[in-house]
Amino acid sequence: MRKNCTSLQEKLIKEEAEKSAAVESLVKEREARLDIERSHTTLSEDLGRTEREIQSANQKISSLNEMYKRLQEYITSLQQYNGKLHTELSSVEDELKRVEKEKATAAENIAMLRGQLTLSISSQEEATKQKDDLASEVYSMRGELKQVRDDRDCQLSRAQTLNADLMKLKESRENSSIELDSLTLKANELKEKTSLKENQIKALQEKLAAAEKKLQVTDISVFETRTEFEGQKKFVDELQRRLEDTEFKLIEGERLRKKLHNTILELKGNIRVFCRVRPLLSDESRSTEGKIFSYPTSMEASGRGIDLSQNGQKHSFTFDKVFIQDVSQEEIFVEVSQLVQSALDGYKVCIFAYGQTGSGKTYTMMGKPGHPDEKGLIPRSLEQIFQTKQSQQPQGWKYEMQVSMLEIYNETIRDLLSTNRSSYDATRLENGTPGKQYTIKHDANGNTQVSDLTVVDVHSAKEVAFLLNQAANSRSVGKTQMNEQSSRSHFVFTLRIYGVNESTDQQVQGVLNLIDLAGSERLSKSGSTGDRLKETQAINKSLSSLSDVIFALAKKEDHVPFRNSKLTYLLQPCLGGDSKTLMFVNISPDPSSVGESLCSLRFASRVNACEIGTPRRQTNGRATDSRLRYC
Ligand SMILES: Nc1ncnc2c1ncn2[C@@H]1O[C@H](COP(=O)(O)OP(=O)(O)OP(=O)(O)O)[C@@H](O)[C@H]1O
Repeated sequence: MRKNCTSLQEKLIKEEAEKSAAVESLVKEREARLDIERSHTTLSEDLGRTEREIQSANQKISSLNEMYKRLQEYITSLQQYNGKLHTELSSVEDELKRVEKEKATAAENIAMLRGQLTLSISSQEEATKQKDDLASEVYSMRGELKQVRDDRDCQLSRAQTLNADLMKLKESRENSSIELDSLTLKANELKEKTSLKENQIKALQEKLAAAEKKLQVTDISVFETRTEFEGQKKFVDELQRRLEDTEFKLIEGERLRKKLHNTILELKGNIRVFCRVRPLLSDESRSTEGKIFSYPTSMEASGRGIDLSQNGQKHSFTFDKVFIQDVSQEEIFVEVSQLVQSALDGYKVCIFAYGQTGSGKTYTMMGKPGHPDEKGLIPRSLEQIFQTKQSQQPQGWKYEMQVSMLEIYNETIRDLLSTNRSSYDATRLENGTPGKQYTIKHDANGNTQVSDLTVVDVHSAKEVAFLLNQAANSRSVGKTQMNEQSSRSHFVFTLRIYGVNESTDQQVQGVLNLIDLAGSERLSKSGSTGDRLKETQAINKSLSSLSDVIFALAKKEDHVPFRNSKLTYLLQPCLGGDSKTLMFVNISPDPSSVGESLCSLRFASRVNACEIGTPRRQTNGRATDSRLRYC
């Protein structure tokens, strides 16, 4: 609006300027007319012309007057217009003021409206929130409504069930009322009984009071007895402790006695002899008169003596140990375990079983096949050796072990671990030509070598068990009248042990020889013919050579005929050297074998008396060829 007013004002100013310019020009024109009149006067000559000019000038003036009039009118109209404009301007200004006022009012109104708007926005938010709340309330109420409806349905069905129950209860109430009547009758009866019982209880309570009094008196006497008992118990405990002490000392004493006994024997250099009498077999005579053995019970001979009765004559023998029929394989091994152990300590150990055929040599050395509980001395020794090998590892001991197994059959050495033995030797024997020739040699240290014999490195008892099985299958075994499975050869198992202790730099070299000799037998009794006869003769010859050697040793003769048989030559270091030697003399309890038993016991007695020198521990360095050595 103000802008319009300003432009109007400018327009008016411009028009006024134009008017004043027109006025000025009119003034000038009048002056010019005056000039012309003056010149009219002065210029009379040119009057005619001038008159014309005047006429024209008059004409012009009249036109100018007209123009002036028009201008005057125009100016008047302009002035009117100007006044009108002034009026309009003032009215515009009034309008402007009014508008300003209105604007201020409007601004106030806007501020007010803004406040109202803010208020209404917040109230709108509030309303939205309320709406949301209401919506969620409605939602939950709907859920509740549904729940209520479900409950109602449930209640309805329950009401129906309850109604049904109610009906049943009504029925049972009727029944119960009948029962109640009968129960009331019973209750009355019980009341009567109760009063009776109450009377009884009273009587019992009186008795109880009397008993309690008695109990108090008894308590006092029990306390006294208990005190006395505790005193006695302490005394018994003390006695028990002393008894245990004494028993321990006794066991220790027994152990010491055994140790000293062993030491004495070792110092004496004797071959130790254990006698084992096997139980009667199922097919042997069990008659009482057949009992040919008895065992002395005197302190001196207990466990060491055996008496044999033949034709009313008693023959007494004493050995290092006598095992009667029911002694188990385990108990036997307990007695030899220390000896086996000493092979690991660097000793030469030799254990051999001697006895007539069927007396239990193979059972003692190998055990009963397929009966682990009855395994013999050889498998048990190997288990112990490998266990000890393991347990000595933490102390720095490392052992290498080698096994070889041979048999002496008909004075011929046969390698039981040779892989091609069966075909090779069998063919030769069938052809009547000798098999592979193995030669026995002893060196200055008493070590024995058998040339070309198979030696196997072993690392576990299992490996050895496998080899033993292999050897058992290769062994010469046959059926005789005396034994279903008779060993027809001498079996020699050798375990060579080389031990070194890295922390102490100690070295030991031990040998364990375990020998199952072929059984002695009388030709008349065995009834052998053909090959069996030849075998029996060879067996008896080598055993008789063994007997000759023992005789010579016992008599301390200068010449001992070790070379008379392969067996005695092989056993030379065990019988005449520095080894720890133990002989089992196996005896059959069968009365029909009494003659052979007597021979065996006599032979064993002589063996027991043989001195073979002090056992020597081999602790020197490893021999150049440590393989293939015996005793
Ligand atoms: N202590 C024992 N307990 C139970 N049975 C035994 C005992 N000793 C031996 N036998 C049994 O007696 C029989 C003969 O034993 P074994 O074969 O060991 O005798 P052997 O002396 O080796 O005979 P051979 O010299 O003929 O080979 C076997 O059936 C064996 O099982």
